[in-house]
Amino acid sequence: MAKTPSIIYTKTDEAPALATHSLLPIIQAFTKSSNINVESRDISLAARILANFPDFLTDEQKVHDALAELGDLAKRKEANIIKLPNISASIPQLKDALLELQSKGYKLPNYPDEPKNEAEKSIKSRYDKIKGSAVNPVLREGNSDRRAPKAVKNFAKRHPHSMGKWAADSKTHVATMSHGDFAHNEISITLPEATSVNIVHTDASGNTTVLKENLNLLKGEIIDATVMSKKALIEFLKAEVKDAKDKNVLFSLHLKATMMKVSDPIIFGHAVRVYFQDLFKKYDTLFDEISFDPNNGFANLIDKLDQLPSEKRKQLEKDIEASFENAPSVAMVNSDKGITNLHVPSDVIVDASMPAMIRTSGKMWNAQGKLQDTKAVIPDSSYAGVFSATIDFCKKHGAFDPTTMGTVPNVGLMAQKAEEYGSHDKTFEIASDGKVEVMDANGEILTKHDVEQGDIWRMCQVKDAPIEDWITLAVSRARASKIPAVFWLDDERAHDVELIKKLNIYLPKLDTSGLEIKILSPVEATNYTLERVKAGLDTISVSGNVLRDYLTDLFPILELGTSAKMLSIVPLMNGGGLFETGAGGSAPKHVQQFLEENHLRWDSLGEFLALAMSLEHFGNVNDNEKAIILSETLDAATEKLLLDGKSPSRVVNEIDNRGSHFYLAMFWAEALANQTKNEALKHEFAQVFRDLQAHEAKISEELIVVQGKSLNIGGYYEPTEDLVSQAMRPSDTFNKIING
Ligand SMILES: NC(=O)C1=CN([C@@H]2O[C@H](COP(=O)(O)OP(=O)(O)OC[C@H]3O[C@@H](n4cnc5c(N)ncnc54)[C@H](OP(=O)(O)O)[C@@H]3O)[C@@H](O)[C@H]2O)C=CC1
Ligand SMILES: O=C(O)CCC(=O)C(=O)O
Ligand SMILES: [Mg+2]
Repeated sequence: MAKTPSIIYTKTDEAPALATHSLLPIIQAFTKSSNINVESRDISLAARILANFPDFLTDEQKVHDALAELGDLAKRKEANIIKLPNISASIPQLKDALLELQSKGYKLPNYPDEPKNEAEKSIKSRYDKIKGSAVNPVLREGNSDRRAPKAVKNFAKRHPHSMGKWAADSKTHVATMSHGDFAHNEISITLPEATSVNIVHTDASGNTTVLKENLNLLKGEIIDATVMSKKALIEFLKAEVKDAKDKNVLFSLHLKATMMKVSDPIIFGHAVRVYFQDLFKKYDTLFDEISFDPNNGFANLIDKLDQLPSEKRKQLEKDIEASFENAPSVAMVNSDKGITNLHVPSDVIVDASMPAMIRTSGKMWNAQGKLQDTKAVIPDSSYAGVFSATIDFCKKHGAFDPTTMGTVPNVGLMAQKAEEYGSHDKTFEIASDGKVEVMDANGEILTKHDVEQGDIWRMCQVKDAPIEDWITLAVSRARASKIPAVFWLDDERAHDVELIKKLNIYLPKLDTSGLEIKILSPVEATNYTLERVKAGLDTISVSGNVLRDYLTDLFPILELGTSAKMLSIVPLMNGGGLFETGAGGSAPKHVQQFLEENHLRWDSLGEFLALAMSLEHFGNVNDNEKAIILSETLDAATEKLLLDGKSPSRVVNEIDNRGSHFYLAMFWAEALANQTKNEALKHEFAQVFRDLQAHEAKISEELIVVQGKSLNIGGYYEPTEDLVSQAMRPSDTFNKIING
């Protein structure tokens, strides 16, 4: 257990985990003399798998369940956690990780796709808890405050990233459902009293199945129930595939199969079936025999080709080619390797994929490695209009200009598994025609939906206390930043109507004098905000959980080029602090480049910003003056790093992640040496600064010469600690100063 007082720095996956091997030793060295205990906890995908299967491991192999520990800590006031992005694993990623761990001697069971007995069912359900977005919802015991710090925004205005031009006649557009989807079938209620509910399916002959039992709900909690019709979805997908072909645009699909880990892989599977409809017609039985599961993507079929006798395989490969010919061109994830948008459900994730496309003139990559206009398919229409309106805006006004555009901070309703992002344990693929009802303890029916076999039914919750906290946070951000705040709520959507009622209760209790606060539907809010953005004006978006996710990639990617540069604070409802680093993901592409040419282009700016906030919080809570000074000087160092152009370059043989950490350390030491509030820190770091400065050229050289060669770190999901550490700390000169 953590000794208090501590800051917990999470060890995660992929690029951020690599960066941690270089940055954490620096952080620990800088905080050591200030009575700050910076400890790490391993919540990587590999560690989470191992922690959940102790019964399959030897005593030496067992690992502590750090996520459970941190989940518990997040509910206590002493929490001070720095959370780096982690893998939210799709099934293919989970299986890959398993394979790697098994090859390293961990006797873990395979993932049972179709469990045949109780034991396999239990194993599957244990893996399913690790799958998808399984970390963030556990730690997020607070709402979300994400924004671009002033220094970062000003820097972006002076040094704009590239921005693709937009043509008025671009054929790019969003396609979304007009009926039968989650948005159109939503029923929402606020509970007048605490209760416990069952979710019950009744088939056409009156047989009932309890899908979920004894779900306890609090007074004032909002619940939504809704359903996506399989028939309507397939009909929609067929029409859009055809339309993409007719219009000669790429077919691209944008989902959130990680967070929405039950519903979205199913929707993804339907898209794979429809896109490759010729193949499915011809090979239906064979696909069953080889257990090809389209919900895991088209790559699942490619992986299984080896199992086939060579004649059959050849024929199938030919038919696959023909199938691509007949279908519209599909957007590519990697055109060199032939990986399409439909290969793996977690390769294209809507929050980042749509903004990246909008930044690139509304185009995606085609099979020839060229940019092409695209049909962006976002089946559920709840939030698709936001992207659609943004695209229309770009067609009309051209691309945004990062040198002049305003900024859009976000206050997001997120705490305690709010809304859709907490729905996966209440999401079901319906077994047979009938109805699904939510029934309370008295047998009263709260919601009822007629359903058909294959429909996706789901229920969401959001508790009253997080809603009040969110409204309060929005008002305090509006006041602190003197920026108008817009609640992105639609008075024609069932769930939002209930939220607006709450807003009408809680907002009048707060001091809003002099503040500009509006309620607009997501599409109106988009248009309103974009007009202001274009005019250089700032606007806070106050949104639910899904839009929090979407908007905190959309605006940062347009404004700053990446969401890695965002400050992402989660003030925990019980007084602690969770400091997320950036608003983006774990950038698997960066690891690939690192392994090929020993250059890590991951930018740790998000980590620097989060650490400064964490130190400030630590200082205030523990009455530790040095922590506050460390925080202030770190911010100064970060700003200098930006201005001096010491951020990682994207190309080999130039400064990378490690070099940027060196400069951060040097500028941090310099700022500490120059401050006058604390003599001891001044004295200590004056020496460190002198040492670093004296060896600047040598250290930079040592960090560059290693680049350009491929390297092996002993694994992807569980690389060898020593190998990564050596790779990420290749400068003896720098290490000696830091270790000293
Ligand atoms: N908070 C969390 O834990 C989150 C986790 N994820 C997980 O991350 C993985 C990848 O998700 P994906 O949607 O591709 O999003 P990413 O944000 O990882 O990647 C999108 C692109 O953003 C750029 N980028 C992101 N972070 C940085 C950084 N620190 N420095 C420089 N560039 C950066 C890179 O662009 P370029 O290479 O063009 O420079 C990158 O290829 C998935 O497993 C997903 O589940 C995703 C979002 C949040
Ligand atoms: O937890 C995840 O899977 C992704 C989180 C995310 O995208 C975000 O919070 O912005
Ligand atoms: Mg996101």
